[in-house]
Amino acid sequence: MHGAGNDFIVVNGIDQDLSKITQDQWRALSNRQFGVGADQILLIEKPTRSDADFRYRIFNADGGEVEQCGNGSRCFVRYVHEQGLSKKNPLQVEVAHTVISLRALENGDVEVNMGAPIFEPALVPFNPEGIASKQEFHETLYALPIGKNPGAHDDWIAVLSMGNPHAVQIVLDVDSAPVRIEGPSIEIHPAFPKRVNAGYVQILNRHEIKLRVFERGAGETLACGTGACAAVVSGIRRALLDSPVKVHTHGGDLQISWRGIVDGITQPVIMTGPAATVFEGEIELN
Ligand SMILES: N[C@H](CCC[C@H](N)C(=O)O)C(=O)O
Repeated sequence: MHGAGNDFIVVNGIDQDLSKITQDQWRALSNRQFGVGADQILLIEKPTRSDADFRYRIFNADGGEVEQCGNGSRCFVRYVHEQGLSKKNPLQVEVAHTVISLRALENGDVEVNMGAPIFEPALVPFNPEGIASKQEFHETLYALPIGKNPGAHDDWIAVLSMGNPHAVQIVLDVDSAPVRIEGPSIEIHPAFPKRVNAGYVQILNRHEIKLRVFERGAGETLACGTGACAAVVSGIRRALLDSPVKVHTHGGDLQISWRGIVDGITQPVIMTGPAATVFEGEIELN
């Protein structure tokens, strides 16, 4: 399946026990030459909490399990409905740190309540010690020492979590930004103990951006749902964007809405976008 070109292997862990699959086997399945090929693998399981219909586990192409996947969540609800695992709409789905709500829309898109962004560095996690920072409106920006970023609007990076960690920077031209050269250095920067997804944003107007993301554990993908959420939230906090925002990615467009912080409560991010099934099959894992 794919959500705006971010592609997934979606596996049914309800009717079969896949809990014994190793990190190496997930990585092998994700390999585009020797396996099936995917940016991430989405594992559907029975929920462990009473307020969820299913549990949703995510493995990056490098085999590592992660906390959240935006584009994958839209494919999740499509798969559940297509496979007849549930007719419920919306679905409540348990991910690492919370429950998210997924709704299949009449027009074929899927709307996801991605939960509230997390800004506390320790919860991202991010260690700002020894890193220069400055305040820009409601956003704290960090001068992450990763060498000069040519063509940068500025070298300052915002850090936040959508359940998974994101480092978001604004550039003048996203197509010429050093995503594949600099992205790997950001991904493994020691200030991010669990590594990080590196987002590059070009502001087109107050309701429209272009985005590229060098994803943790997968490299540059054609789209990143949580990256789109993080980019819009940071742009609104920097007073550069107004909700809703259309996010243009190489794989397609996503619509992101966020009402900010209301009465001291950080509001959830709402993401709307496509989800497509490409093919289905069976594979014997050795
Ligand atoms: N690479 C991400 C997981 C997948 C996120 C992305 N595919 C999305 O649509 O949100 C991470 O390690 O946090």
